[in-house]
Amino acid sequence: MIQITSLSKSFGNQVVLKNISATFNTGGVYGIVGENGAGKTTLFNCIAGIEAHEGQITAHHTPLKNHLGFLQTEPFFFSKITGAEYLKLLCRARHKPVVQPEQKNIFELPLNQYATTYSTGMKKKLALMAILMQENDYFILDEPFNGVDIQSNLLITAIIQKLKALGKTILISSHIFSTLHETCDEIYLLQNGSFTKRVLRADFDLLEQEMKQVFIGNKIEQLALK
Ligand SMILES: Nc1ncnc2c1ncn2[C@@H]1O[C@H](COP(=O)(O)OP(=O)(O)OP(=O)(O)O)[C@@H](O)[C@H]1O
Repeated sequence: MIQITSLSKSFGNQVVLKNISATFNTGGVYGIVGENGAGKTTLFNCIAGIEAHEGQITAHHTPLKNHLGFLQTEPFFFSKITGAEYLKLLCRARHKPVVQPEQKNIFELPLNQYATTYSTGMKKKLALMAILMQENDYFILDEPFNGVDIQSNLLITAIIQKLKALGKTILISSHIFSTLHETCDEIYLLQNGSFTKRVLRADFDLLEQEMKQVFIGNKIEQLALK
């Protein structure tokens, strides 16, 4: 369980998160949606302890950062480290047993190559593998479906469903509604620095309809395509 209480974050004069409170339960999968620049990554960085902030973030397992697997939008890799070395390094950092990465290479990555030479999608899959091998209790997946191929999208969806069954707490941001539909128990809408909507699974279709009305509206007519 992750509990957020009165979380606020500003960059200079720009207030990005305003007094956010939420509870993310054990075994729950939570989608965070919002337009570009709404503050999703900032929220995740605060939870991961990367950004200083006002308010409190507590978790059942402490310190949270030692039990959290954070898949960032653009994972960073040191140069001259192969995929296999990266996976071993991250397992050792958490004092987890280092199994042979090749045995778990479900994304069929070239583990003997330097991670910096990987494509964008391959980097994302390697970073995901690492946080899975760490056996974390909490997962933050910032746009996990972006930039990866269809096969991997199917696999990532199945991985999230398995993590949920194992009782992990998972936060996901995505701009692709269908992927959230398949994986999430609840969706939070982040707007103007606050959660303006919390929608349960039974109402996802309604949310999609509402969002279409608000965001598409009469913009296609306005475009006057010919
Ligand atoms: N380090 C920073 N310094 C200054 N401003 C920042 C910093 N990080 C984020 N911001 C600003 O905070 C706002 C929220 O950014 P954030 O990356 O959290 O949005 P997001 O919802 O993740 O967007 P996207 O969907 O495009 O990934 C933006 O206006 C961004 O410019």
